[in-house]
Amino acid sequence: MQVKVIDHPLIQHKLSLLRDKNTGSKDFRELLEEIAMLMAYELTRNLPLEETEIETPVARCKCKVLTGKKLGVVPILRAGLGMVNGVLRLIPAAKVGHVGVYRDPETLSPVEYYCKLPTDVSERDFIVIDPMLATGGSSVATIDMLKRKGAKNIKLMCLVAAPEGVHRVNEQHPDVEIYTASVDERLNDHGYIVPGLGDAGDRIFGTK
Ligand SMILES: O=P(O)(O)OC[C@H]1O[C@H](OP(=O)(O)OP(=O)(O)O)[C@H](O)[C@@H]1O
Ligand SMILES: O=c1cc[nH]c(=O)[nH]1
Ligand SMILES: [Mg+2]
Repeated sequence: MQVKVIDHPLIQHKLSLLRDKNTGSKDFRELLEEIAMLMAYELTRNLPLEETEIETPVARCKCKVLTGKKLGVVPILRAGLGMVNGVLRLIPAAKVGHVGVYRDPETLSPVEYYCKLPTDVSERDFIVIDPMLATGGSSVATIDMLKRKGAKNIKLMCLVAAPEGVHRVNEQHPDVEIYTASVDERLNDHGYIVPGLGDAGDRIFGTK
């Protein structure tokens, strides 16, 4: 199983609060955004740097700055929207694409309904974001879409993953690195992650 678990204490603490069924939508949204920002810190660890010369008030010195690699963030609607602002706080110049995919509650298969990406897809590295990686169907469908449009370098960031979803993404897209705050036990008979945190979209937006 190829997956990077980001087990920073701040993330683990906030994730526990998110899991709690008594946490309401307002707190849920705030915590999710905070975790997304902390996870983005880890995901961007290997961004390329170049040297430049800067004059401080004291002396000239060689310093490092980002090379300006083009990045794209792609939330999977709806629940992925809850992580966008946290990621953008760290990489504000990233372009945002939107992919609409929902999971058919009976078949658990992904149903695609929207796709709007930056025009220069083939020149960007992408981070696909969704709090939940359950069967993996929605993530695989989104990565398929991005690759069809020319994306070559994609990372997947999800808050909670099921082993089933990790295996599926590994199998269908072995080049895509998965980052998560937790690999949970399993899926239940309805395709929900156990223990998970319930339906992420409903908890973010207060729907049922
Ligand atoms: O790995 P999978 O088995 O595909 O399940 C995960 C998907 O299910 C949820 O979306 P949902 O279908 O509930 O749509 P929503 O975000 O609009 O509520 C979640 O946000 C993921 O996108
Ligand atoms: O546990 C799950 C599985 C799929 N989608 C969710 O929102 N939660
Ligand atoms: Mg949902």
